[in-house]
Amino acid sequence: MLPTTDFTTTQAYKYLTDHYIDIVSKSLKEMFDADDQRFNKFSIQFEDILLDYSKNRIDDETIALLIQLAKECSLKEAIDAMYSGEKINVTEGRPVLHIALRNRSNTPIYVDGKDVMPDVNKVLDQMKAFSEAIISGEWKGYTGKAITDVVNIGIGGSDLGPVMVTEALKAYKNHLNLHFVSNVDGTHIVETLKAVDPETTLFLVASKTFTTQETMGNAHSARDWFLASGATEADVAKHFAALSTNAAAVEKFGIDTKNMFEFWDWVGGRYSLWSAIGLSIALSIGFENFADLLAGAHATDNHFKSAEFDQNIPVIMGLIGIWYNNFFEAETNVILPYDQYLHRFSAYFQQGDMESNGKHVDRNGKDVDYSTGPIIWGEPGTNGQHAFYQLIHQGTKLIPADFIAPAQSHNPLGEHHNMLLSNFFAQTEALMNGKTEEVVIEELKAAGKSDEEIVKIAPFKVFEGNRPTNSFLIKKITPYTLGALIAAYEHKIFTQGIIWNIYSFDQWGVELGKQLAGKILPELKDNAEISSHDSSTNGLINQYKAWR
Ligand SMILES: O=P(O)(O)OC[C@H]1O[C@@H](O)[C@H](O)[C@@H](O)[C@@H]1O
Repeated sequence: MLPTTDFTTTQAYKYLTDHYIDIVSKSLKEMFDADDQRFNKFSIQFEDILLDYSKNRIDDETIALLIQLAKECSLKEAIDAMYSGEKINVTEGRPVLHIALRNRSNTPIYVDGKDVMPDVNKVLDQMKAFSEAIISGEWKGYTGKAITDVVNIGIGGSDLGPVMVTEALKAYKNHLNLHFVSNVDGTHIVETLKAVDPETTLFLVASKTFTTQETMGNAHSARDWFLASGATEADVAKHFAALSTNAAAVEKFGIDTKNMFEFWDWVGGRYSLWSAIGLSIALSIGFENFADLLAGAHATDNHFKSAEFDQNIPVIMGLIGIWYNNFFEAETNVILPYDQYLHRFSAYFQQGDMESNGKHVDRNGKDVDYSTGPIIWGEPGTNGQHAFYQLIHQGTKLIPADFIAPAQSHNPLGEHHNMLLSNFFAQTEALMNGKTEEVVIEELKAAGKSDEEIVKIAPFKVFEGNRPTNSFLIKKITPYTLGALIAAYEHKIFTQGIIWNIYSFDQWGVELGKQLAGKILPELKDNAEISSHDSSTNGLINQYKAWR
């Protein structure tokens, strides 16, 4: 059972409310000037990941009170409940066990009295054998040629994780060309199919439920295209595999269940890249690297479970996020990877975080009267610097930012990596310190500006600073460190969900739109005028019919 404490009724929350008044008037610069141990105190190194959280608007008391908050909200008990296979996804009646998928130490994890590890390992073995046969060319297509291209057809969690990880680990990629089709817009599948040859293409139909409209639509179109090339129904087995929990639906679609890679309802869609949904990752970088990704995540799982809260990266990330979300009333959290390979990292955690914690009903079934999950956004630096950083530096909103960078580049080209990292370091420093009016005036004087010009221009050049950042410095982005980093973000989401007293592992909020689309689709079949909706929806549908 998960606790159901309203965190705003805790002692720690009351203390934090008073403490906030004290902290809000302090500047980060002052706090650094006053304490030369700040970096040592507020940074955690876990294996090859360093989290520096010292550039946050916190002091010793803040951290102590946030940890007290976590304790009063029984975070430790909640972690234990997840790891022991309790059905903590209450509204769907399921355990939450993505940790079992990467449980490389193989300690038993029981669901309804049955250890899930033998089944997990069986599917991993199946993925290993299959990926090795495809990569080596031993597996042949229907005309006897080896596979050259893999098309993953999936959406949401059955797309974003594999896309993000295959991009992040491109340096480890083999000769196979990976393609991802997610959007039901015909453009996505049509443009993808233009680039591949039916004789040498493997389609992975990735869907936990195997009922998702977009994925099924795209999978049927892919199969039609494949059959139109002269292949027969019997050839489908050589070119289509299914990654799913729903064997009956896979069979009905016509995919041989021998080519089905199973996972289980205790794996949430947005936590599924570690499951059979990761087959495209294993194909792209080889099974051993996929296993390293799992091992990295497993290391973080152990860290999250056993490290003291003040040394626990996901716990600290979660608590600092709550500090800004609920006391500073920050609405968003930007994720800024200084690594081109991580260019889909923020997009991945938009689903991971917002689908998990975008909830307004608490675990007692009551509306909350506090803010829950933040809006997650971001792009790789330094691109963001030339686009939206203006608002982060000088806008009216407080935007807590996560900076992520590798110390070693996979592409050490001249001064590129130093240039990249100089921006990473400079931005967090600039956001913290800002630039005072006195410095601006001095600079303008030195540039030979007249007093009149200085008065006119100076206010626009001032930076308030005091803008908080976390910095993740990672030795190198490898399958192992990436796995560890992703798992840290996953457990941050868990930590926050527990404290906000919400259920993080369901996603009922995505259903209404699907339901209504199902009602509207038949209305679009002919050109009859529609009057069954509100005037806006009727007007749009009727204009669509007039124009199409
Ligand atoms: O893997 P499936 O069943 O096709 O689902 C894909 C996505 O479908 C969405 O509707 C869900 O909100 C996501 O959580 C999920 O990842």
